[in-house]
Amino acid sequence: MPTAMSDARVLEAAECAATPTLARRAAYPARAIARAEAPLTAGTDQYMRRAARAVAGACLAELRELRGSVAGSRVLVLVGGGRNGGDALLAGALLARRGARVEARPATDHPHGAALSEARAAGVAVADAPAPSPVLGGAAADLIIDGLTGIGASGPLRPRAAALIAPLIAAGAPGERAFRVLAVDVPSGVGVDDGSLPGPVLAADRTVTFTCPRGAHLLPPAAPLSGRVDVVDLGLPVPTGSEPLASVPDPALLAALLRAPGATDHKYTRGVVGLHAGSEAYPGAAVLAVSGAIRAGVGMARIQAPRRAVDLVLASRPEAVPAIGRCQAIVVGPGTHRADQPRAEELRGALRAALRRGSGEGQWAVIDAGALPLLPDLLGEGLICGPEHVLTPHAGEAAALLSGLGLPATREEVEAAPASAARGLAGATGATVILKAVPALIARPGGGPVLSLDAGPGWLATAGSGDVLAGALGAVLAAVRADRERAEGHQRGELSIGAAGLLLEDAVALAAAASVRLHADAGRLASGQALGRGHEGRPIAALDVADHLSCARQRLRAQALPHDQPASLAETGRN
Ligand SMILES: NC(=O)C1=CN([C@@H]2O[C@H](COP(=O)(O)OP(=O)(O)OC[C@H]3O[C@@H](n4cnc5c(N)ncnc54)[C@H](O)[C@@H]3O)[C@@H](O)[C@H]2O)[C@@H](O)CC1
Ligand SMILES: [K+]
Repeated sequence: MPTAMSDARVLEAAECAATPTLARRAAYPARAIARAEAPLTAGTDQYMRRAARAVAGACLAELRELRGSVAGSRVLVLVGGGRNGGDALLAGALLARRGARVEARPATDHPHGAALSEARAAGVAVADAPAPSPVLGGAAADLIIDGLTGIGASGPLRPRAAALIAPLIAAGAPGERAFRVLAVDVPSGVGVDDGSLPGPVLAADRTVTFTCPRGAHLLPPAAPLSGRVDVVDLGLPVPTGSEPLASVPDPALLAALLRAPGATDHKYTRGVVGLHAGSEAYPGAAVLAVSGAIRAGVGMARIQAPRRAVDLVLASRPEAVPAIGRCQAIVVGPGTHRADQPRAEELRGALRAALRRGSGEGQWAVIDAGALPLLPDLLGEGLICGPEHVLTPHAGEAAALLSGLGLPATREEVEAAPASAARGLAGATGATVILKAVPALIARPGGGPVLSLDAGPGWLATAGSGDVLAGALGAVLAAVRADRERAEGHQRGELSIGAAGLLLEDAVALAAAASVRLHADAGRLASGQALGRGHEGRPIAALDVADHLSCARQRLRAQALPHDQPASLAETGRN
């Protein structure tokens, strides 16, 4: 017979139901995570036990994949002084009970007491002296569990912990070494919030984290050291009252932005892009950027370039129109160098026409390569960037641009703190910034979480790959702008197409994210890496990437939800 709940229980149940306990795509600050957990975790180790079960489950999967079985496998647990070490010890205990031979190496004289006792009781051997070798009793370890530090740590690893990982780091990168590494929460020693690398870090094959990602999982340079990241729901609340540091856009949102043309569409409603790309010295870049735009799905690509470059474009892309006229977005700069004065003057003219002179929206534009160094002088003339202008620097270009804007930075400094550089550049210029890093970062001029996007396979590091990205980005921007134009022509609320209902800043940032995603996926498809784990793929040329953009787009579209409309960027943190 159903019993009536007390008012307090009803309230509590309603509150629990309303509080999300998993946010797979948004990284919150460690302090906010700890603050949100504290009321539930104080005085109980039940959440540590849940964490340990998740860690052990991932270890079992890794061991089965590596050796075919768990019994008899050799596991080394690196143990720090906090609950991160507690998670690792309890996971070690669970593995020992499944027949693994487990040894723990504490980096502290005071590991978590209860977890240590339980591990010992389960048969985990605890080595007291630091023994800096991945060798267990003469045989190599199959799996290392890195439980040295988690969200409670700061600064570089202390000497005893650093000594434990030094020989493991020397054994090589993931995939090259004989053992696998599973990091608990984060690879120990990373800057948990900012993704920095203040000292040595043991790169993980896989990381098990809780409730939500941490900045270190999404931000370079630390992000690639996490390997595959599992975000586990422990029943602890997602932080509220604190903005995420970074987020990964939901593929369904990106897919919804790339609507398929309807029967009444024509090339202007699909989007027209004008490319100021290529030069006497680099004519091929024009071909790559135009091919990127066409294969990404633009209605028409116009090209402005020296005769030699235009001839090359028309030889391979006869559909390109060799004149700049009406277009919804332009791409300025691929395959150009500022030292080429006549070409730089042409680009300056295009940028002057695109940048804002007052508060109104400017011409949507990708500002790439040789156009980037022209920006400080143009801004000095009183021209203004808005979110509709997308800068696409790599670290060196970002450093030069920041320095040109009176914010001195070196390439090394940008590489050490790319998220801060991307935010700084967006803030200083007023433009949207795609910083080419691994992962790629997108910063919006109004601030908010940095978007983090997989940059694709290493094979994409090939000449001309950036020109293809610039072209694809121009195509997506043109399509999004065309959708907005079309919606503006209808009564408010009557028509909701693609990105029409989004804030300008969100629409451009999502278009940038969709382009990076298409480029990465095209690289994966072209290189054969799309076949999955274990397929290292094959070398590719930039034109191969352009050729695979349409297939990448088709695959991304397949992820769109039925009748999906892109929501605001605030939605990107949801599951
Ligand atoms: N709050 C909870 O109940 C839960 C916490 N969880 C785990 O607990 C972790 C957080 O635990 P803690 O707050 O105890 O913190 P950590 O275990 O992350 O780190 C604190 C410990 O590391 C040491 N330390 C700090 N900086 C260091 C450095 N640079 N080099 C070496 N050692 C350093 C400190 O002396 C202390 O012993 C999470 O990362 C997660 O793994 C999970 O068990 C889930 C539940
Ligand atoms: K760790």
